[in-house]
Amino acid sequence: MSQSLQLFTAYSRSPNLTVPTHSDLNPTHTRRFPVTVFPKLTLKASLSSSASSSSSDLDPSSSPVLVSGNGAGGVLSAATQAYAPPAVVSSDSSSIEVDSVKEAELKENGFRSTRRTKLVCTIGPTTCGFEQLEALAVGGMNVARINMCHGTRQWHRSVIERVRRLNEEKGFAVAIMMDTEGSEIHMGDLGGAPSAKAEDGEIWTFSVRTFDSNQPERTINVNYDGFAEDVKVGDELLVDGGMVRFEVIEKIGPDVKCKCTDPGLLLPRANLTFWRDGSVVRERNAMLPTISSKDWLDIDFGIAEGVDFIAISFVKSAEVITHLKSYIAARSRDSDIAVIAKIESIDSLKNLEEIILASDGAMVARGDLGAQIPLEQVPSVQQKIVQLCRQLNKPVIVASQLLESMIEYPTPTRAEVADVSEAVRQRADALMLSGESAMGQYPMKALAVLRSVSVRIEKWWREEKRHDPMELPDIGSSYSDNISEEICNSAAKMANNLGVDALFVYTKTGHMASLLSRCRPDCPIFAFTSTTSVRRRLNLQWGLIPFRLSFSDDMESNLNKTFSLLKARNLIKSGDLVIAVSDMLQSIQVMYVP
Ligand SMILES: Nc1ncnc2c1ncn2[C@@H]1O[C@H](COP(=O)(O)OP(=O)(O)O)[C@@H](O)[C@H]1O
Ligand SMILES: C=C(OP(=O)(O)O)C(=O)O
Ligand SMILES: [K+]
Ligand SMILES: [Mg+2]
Repeated sequence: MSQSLQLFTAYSRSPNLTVPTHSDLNPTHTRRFPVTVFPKLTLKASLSSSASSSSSDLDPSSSPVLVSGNGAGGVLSAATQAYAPPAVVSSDSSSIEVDSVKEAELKENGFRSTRRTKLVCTIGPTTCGFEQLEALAVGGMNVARINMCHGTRQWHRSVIERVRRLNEEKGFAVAIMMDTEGSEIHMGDLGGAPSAKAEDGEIWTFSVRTFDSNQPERTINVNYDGFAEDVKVGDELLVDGGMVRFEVIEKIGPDVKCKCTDPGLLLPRANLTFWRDGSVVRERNAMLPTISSKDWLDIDFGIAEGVDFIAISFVKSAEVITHLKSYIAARSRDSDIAVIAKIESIDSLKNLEEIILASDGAMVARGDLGAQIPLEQVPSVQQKIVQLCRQLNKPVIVASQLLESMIEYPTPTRAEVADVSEAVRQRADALMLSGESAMGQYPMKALAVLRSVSVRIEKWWREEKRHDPMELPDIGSSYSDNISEEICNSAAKMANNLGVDALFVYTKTGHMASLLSRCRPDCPIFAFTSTTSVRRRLNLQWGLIPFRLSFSDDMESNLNKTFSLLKARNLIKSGDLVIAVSDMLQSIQVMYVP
């Protein structure tokens, strides 16, 4: 500690002091799996490597952008080479816990090349097994998402159990996000059929009636009772945001006759919107509860299972989030389940700032959003949400169709790579896979693409110093909070100016870690926290490498202990330059590792 330099110490003074439609363009007609299969040209030689080594997976300087291999196995084995034997998982107070994949990445490439953008994978039939989950974790999954629209609670419970077991046995810190169904209007189950083809000019009946086993031909059940009343003859009915289109031609009691105007494949439980005079119709369906009675039961399930995040679909106002948060606080043991607001409706855009302020994070849910606003508005809305979340210090996930074509194909389109790059460039906290990992043919490859594109783009923008500094407003509600913010802003700026190797933050609740993450510094942030649940939650935030470590209020001894533990594991070495902050002692320390 002889080389440590105490720059300043700002003790909290008085805790009582407080400082302060749619246009005429319809959504572009994109086809989704498996409507029409166009042969895809691939430029393997220029874009993917034939045999990827572990270091090329992780080190952007030496790797081609994409990882190739034959199916999941190829990518898994490539990634596994970098993955050290399971970390010693122990609650011994003298030990330190770090994600074993992150540990391998740090050892392999040093601090600078670690990935900052976090990755969320939706778990579905193709990834629910223990081995597939492990492969995803090894491939960089930070958060596993389960979507309560699909599957039974028993199925979801088994996924949660497997992820927990994986964390315990193999030293991962994969967090679990439960996503509610919400009161969207969707089709029924197609009488058990995997899909149904609607041809141009065909007449189909959409009905609020339910059918037991014998569903009449070309008849679709709709889950929303007010459907027949709300639609009008002449309305346009969009399946999945425009994958298939119908025109309403006649209403007969509970049945609505529609003519197919854009043919395509209908998938079970596909989302439905209806449009009139160029905008989405919100009649009584706008009054549907954000959290349905089924959602409340799912939320109880999520609380009982101790999930880390609950994502709420079709949030319309801040009140629903506030209400849910107090419900969780009253019921969950440590009330530490974070609530993520999914921004995917017109109302959520109207009340954006207050919704984000009330939440613990947000998701740009582009799937439904793109069915409710014109598609050409989605990119600017995405950028706005990402920026606002960073200003308000809430983690933000960019979701849906990032690598949609990889549901069927082993390489992404160039346009998809560009879309992923843009989200990384905007420095969203996390990117999410949906169908690509839930039911696609190449879940591991899709994850590998997110990983390699993230690392490459992050490095490129860091080297080019192309990031515009963002004005970060004061967000604290007390003077002490403001001090913490100033410390983090200054520490991050110093870290960039001095080119330090890492920022260290000792944090009980994770707040100081998120304040540092908000600054998006050039170096990674080692976040030390004493609880496993805080550590898992920090896994959603940009640039944070969360460690579990018991620490005291004495920074000197914390630092000494951390240095020796990390040195023993070859994660840092003498001479590395580190800046440390903590939420116990409001100070910034700059020092070389002794
Ligand atoms: N638990 C599950 N069981 C079965 N299929 C699932 C499950 N989760 C996701 N899927 C499949 O993956 C697709 C994409 O997932 P997601 O985007 O989360 O749902 P949605 O398409 O309903 O918005 C779903 O349409 C569904 O086909
Ligand atoms: C992520 C989304 O929500 P879900 O997959 O639950 O429809 C979305 O609509 O983009
Ligand atoms: K959902
Ligand atoms: Mg949605």
